[in-house]
Amino acid sequence: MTLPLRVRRLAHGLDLPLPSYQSEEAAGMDLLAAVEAPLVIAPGARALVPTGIAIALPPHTEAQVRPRSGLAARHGVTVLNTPGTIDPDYRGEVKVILINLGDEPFTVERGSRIAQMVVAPVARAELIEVNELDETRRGEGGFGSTGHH
Ligand SMILES: O=c1ccn([C@H]2C[C@H](O)[C@@H](COP(=O)(O)OP(=O)(O)OP(=O)(O)O)O2)c(=O)[nH]1
Ligand SMILES: [Mg+2]
Repeated sequence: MTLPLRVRRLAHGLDLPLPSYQSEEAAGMDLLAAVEAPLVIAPGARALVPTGIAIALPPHTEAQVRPRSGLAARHGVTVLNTPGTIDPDYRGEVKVILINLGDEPFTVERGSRIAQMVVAPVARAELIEVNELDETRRGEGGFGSTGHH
């Protein structure tokens, strides 16, 4: 499924390429850092990183901001609020909250690929309050309830 996604390059990102899928069937498009200058994230620190774009998602969709496994495995850098949620009615700049869980400072260069964005359909729920829920075989079992003898 391919959806049209309107994107606006913001003033501080006009010279950067748009995010793009890096392989034929990539699920996420890589987001670029629109930092004006290299940004150093100290071990244990976090940063709100601009991407230089704003988007208008179609109704009933969201965009999830997810970490890149390469940054996580090599540098311990991940997305703090993963998966970040971009609402379809949000028109502000897409930003990425990176956290450095590694033991070395991590430098975010302008135009570097810091995270990926996955567009997904979303169901909204209408709450119907009831006194009893229908019974199931699982019932209230959870948190490792299966697999015991
Ligand atoms: O990683 C993220 C997460 C969110 N947002 C933007 C888009 C989203 O639509 C908006 C609000 O996000 P969220 O609902 O997660 O944050 P909140 O703390 O609940 O803020 P708000 O009260 O504005 O909803 O912030 C980003 O740019 N990046
Ligand atoms: Mg919110």
